[in-house]
Amino acid sequence: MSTIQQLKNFIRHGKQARAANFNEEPARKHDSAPQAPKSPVTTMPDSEPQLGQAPQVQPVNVYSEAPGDAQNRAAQAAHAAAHHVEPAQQVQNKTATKSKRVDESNLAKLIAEENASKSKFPRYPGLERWELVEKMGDGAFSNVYRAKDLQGDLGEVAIKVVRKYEMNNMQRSNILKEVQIMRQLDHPNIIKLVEFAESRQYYYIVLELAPGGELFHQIVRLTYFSEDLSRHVIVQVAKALEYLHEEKGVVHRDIKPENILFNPIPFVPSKVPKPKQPGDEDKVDEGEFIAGQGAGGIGQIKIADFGLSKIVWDNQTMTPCGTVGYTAPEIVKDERYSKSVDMWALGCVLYTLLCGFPPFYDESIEVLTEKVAKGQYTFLSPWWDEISKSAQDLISHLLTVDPEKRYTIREFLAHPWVQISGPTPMEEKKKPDFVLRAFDASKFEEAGKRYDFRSPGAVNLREVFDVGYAVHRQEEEGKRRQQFGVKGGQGKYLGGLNEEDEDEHHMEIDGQGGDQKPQHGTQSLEQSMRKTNIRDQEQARGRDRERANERGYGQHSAAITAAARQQVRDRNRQKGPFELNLGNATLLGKRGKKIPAMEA
Ligand SMILES: Nc1ncnc2c1ncn2[C@@H]1O[C@H](COP(=O)(O)OP(=O)(O)OP(=O)(O)O)[C@@H](O)[C@H]1O
Repeated sequence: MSTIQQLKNFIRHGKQARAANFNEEPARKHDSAPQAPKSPVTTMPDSEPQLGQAPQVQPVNVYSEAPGDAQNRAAQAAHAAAHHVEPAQQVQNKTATKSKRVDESNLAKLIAEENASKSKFPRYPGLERWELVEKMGDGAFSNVYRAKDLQGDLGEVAIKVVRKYEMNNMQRSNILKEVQIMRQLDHPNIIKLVEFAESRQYYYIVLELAPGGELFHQIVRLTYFSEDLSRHVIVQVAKALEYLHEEKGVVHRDIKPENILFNPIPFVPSKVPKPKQPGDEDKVDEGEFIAGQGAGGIGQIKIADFGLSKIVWDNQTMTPCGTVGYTAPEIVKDERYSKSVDMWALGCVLYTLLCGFPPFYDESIEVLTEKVAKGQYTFLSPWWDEISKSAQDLISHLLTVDPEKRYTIREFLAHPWVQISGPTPMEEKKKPDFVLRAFDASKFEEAGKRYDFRSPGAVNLREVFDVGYAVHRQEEEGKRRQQFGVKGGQGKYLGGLNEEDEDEHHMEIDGQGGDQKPQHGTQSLEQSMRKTNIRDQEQARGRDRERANERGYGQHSAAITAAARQQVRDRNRQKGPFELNLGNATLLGKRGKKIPAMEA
């Protein structure tokens, strides 16, 4: 059996096993997002969180009150586990008799599932207004829940619960900056901030809900998108960037498929399914594209996660942020560099949507770093053969190494490929009628099995984006510093919200408040990669600093590589056993036998 086949089998096996674990999860609803009111900030009274409590062992007589109830079964199970007693022996009713036949391993599985699905949400002080319904995602210091408003008419929201107590001062202040930036934003393609509150141990960021979740999963599901669907998605991301760049003076700096969320729409099956391309065996039908609405169940796009974003100019005074009374050419250039990082990311996302694998990939992070830095990518045959030259032309203007030559958001939006609208109303008329199915969660969850967010291949795509973008951001900042002749720190003229982000003097290490000397090379990379273990990175940073000093300013790719490698290691460790790095097995494997990285 070939290595790729072995990997595929492994992934398939792993996916099945993990999908089975999700079968007991409550089905996701796909309601429309609530209207976000003005964003008050609330500080909750100090009270201890009830996190980490052992599940309560219920008295036996509680069980008979609601036989069959999931929580009750969980309680029975917890009781049984605590007392080494088979719960069926304790309960003299039909359910109990039935459960005698359940073998122990099944019971244990049931317990775990029930506990996971019902008792997993801690009661957070200050969040009483909301009923946590489902965990939708997580970050290094946070969990994101879908929640229902129990007291008002806000409907469903997403609540990001950030564990303050795990964060140092710099990380806390970055969260506050994120909220501060989000508070100023109001655009249909950007997740709105509904409310911000905090207790002693947590920040609560209440957000407009994007019920479809991450675009990332849809790439995994659909393998790649048609040009129409890709355009539908990328233009909305671009509209959000246009608003950020042109109206708000904000750069996002973390545009990637996992930060692009969406509202679902009804799936319209293809009347005439497209013939499968080589390597498309697993491709799911994306359905009919409806202009202005979308396809494949993907409707309105919403960008999220402003954790790395920053303000590059003040939209009140229309001046670069933090400067008073002058706007030197290099400041203008700096602003352009910052925005150009988002444009690079836009190119990476568009490339990935159209073909199903990222433009830059290599199993070796050293080589990946170099490919990103040099802009080495190709439109690989046969995967790109059917994709229009116009789309390729647009991508090549985005994946341009020189940020001054790279397309701006305006140039992007004026490109002919973007200007093409979907099928004209005339063409729409010619199509035979098709049945509009109501949105069906199973389309996204494949007959009740939710797509595994942590499949090795999926993680691999995340890593490629993370490493690629971070490397690129670092390169941009290197160029910027070279341009300004700045030797230490960066962006000192950027004030206000960006101060701490850019200020490397007060980096708290390991929660002990140790000060760091200003460093360049890896530091902004590390800051931009938030999911890092600062203590672990210290060693790498020390080595990187030495190397960077030896080689001189601007030649810091080894330092970037070491930090990027460390970041991937940390990330794998944090995400647990499912996040194995198995190379490009899933996403690239899905597109055929050859691996692009080996050909590029
Ligand atoms: N408004 C939302 N609607 C639906 N899902 C959301 C929303 N916000 C976040 N999520 C889910 O939670 C995940 C994590 O959210 P987010 O990226 O904002 O958190 P984070 O702590 O900043 O994560 P990271 O450390 O990866 O940046 C998202 O990728 C998404 O799956």
